[in-house]
Amino acid sequence: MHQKWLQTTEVEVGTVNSKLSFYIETIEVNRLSALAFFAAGEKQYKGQRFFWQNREKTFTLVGLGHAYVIENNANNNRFDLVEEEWKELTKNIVKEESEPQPILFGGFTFDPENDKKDVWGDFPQSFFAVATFQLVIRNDNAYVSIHLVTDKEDSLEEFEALRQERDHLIHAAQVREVKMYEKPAMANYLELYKEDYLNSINEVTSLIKQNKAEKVVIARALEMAFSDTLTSPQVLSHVINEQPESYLFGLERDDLLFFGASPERLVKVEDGNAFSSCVAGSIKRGKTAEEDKMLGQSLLNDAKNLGEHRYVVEMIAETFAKNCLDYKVPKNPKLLKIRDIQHLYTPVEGKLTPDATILQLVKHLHPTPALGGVPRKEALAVIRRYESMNRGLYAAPLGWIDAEGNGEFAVAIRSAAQINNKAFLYAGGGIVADSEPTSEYEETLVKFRPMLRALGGQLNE
Ligand SMILES: C=C(O[C@@H]1C=C(C(=O)O)C=C[C@H]1O)C(=O)O
Ligand SMILES: [Mg+2]
Repeated sequence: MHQKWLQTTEVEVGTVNSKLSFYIETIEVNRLSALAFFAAGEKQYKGQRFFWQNREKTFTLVGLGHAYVIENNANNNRFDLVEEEWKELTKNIVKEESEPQPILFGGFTFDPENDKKDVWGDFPQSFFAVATFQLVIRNDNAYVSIHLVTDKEDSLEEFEALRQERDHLIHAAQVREVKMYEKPAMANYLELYKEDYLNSINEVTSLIKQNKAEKVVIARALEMAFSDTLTSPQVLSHVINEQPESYLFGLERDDLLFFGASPERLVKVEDGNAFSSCVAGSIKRGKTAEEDKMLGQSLLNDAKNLGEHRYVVEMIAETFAKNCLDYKVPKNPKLLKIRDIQHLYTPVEGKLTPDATILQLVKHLHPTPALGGVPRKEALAVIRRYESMNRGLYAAPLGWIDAEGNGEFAVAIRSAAQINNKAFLYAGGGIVADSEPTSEYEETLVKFRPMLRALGGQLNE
């Protein structure tokens, strides 16, 4: 264990309205398994943990316990409120060279105007936390930070207790055998509102033909039941092992675990540069290399899928045009191949204007036509009317920001919400004028596969 530092900053946080001190101490540790660190918090911090890994596997983040929570149920200004509170909380933090910063992790729900409870209960429309114990693995270095946000004058004793707790957690994560978790034992699964879903595709295509909207993404849910209660490390272990080419995430709040493996970046900001990705248009993987290539080629030339894709590129490019000094969009999509599916993919990048921030980009980008539709407002109204569920965090922005303005949000698809011995899996697809119910239905079956497999289920296809 190497460097140590302790920092006190006095801040006044708007909603709390009291003077808070933010104490931080970061140490470098020998490399450890991020999942083992997550699992070390099973007793004490269950319900207050998160896990995140980027697609490139160059950045892994684990949080145990809540040092500070930023949440709200606002609608239009929820992004601004989170941004303001985070700025206030971190405004006096002094950056230490090469050390990880305190990170705020969480997500914004897909649609604050959907009032169905479903599995989401009272889940807030914005839910973010700074962890009490934050593990960051960047390239080959691992750091553990303690965060304490308090209004108490004298916190030395409390901080000392946290140091001991940190050392226990690190020890547990380092000495524990790398555990092989069993696959959950699925008792049953149910395709929820399957008929309603199939009908809705017909209804939505006819709305589109009447020019009420151009594209609308319609999703559905699958309910799985298990004979035993699942644990978050168990679920995450299978997601991590089986989907290495995606963003991997897990977010606990009380009894709920929201998790998944998404191929889709909403936005990343690094040193004033912004990156987004247009991912829309899908086809399955082939059984052989030849078939796979053939399917990929037909996707690249398919008018319906190119149509679905083009709406996304146009909208993301427009948003970059407004927020960037300059930006680049390739002319034609490429293929993004992941384990179960191939997509049309167009990366977008740009140099942000001085006043553009990652949360402002999230606010303007969400939902892109990859998960909402065109025009946005009409599409959201159609989704609210035809989907028999609340998406919660499915298809929503999930990710992190630091105090320097850097961060990354994925679009939380290929995801599921688990509570006790039930899990709800989500999948959808972009509906355009020439969509057909059966092929859209089949596309959702392919999109369910990653989480279904991680949870020990199999579809009878
Ligand atoms: C809606 C989902 O995925 C989105 C829809 C796609 C499509 O319709 O082709 C492709 C990728 C995603 O933008 C999902 O995975 O649930
Ligand atoms: Mg599609």
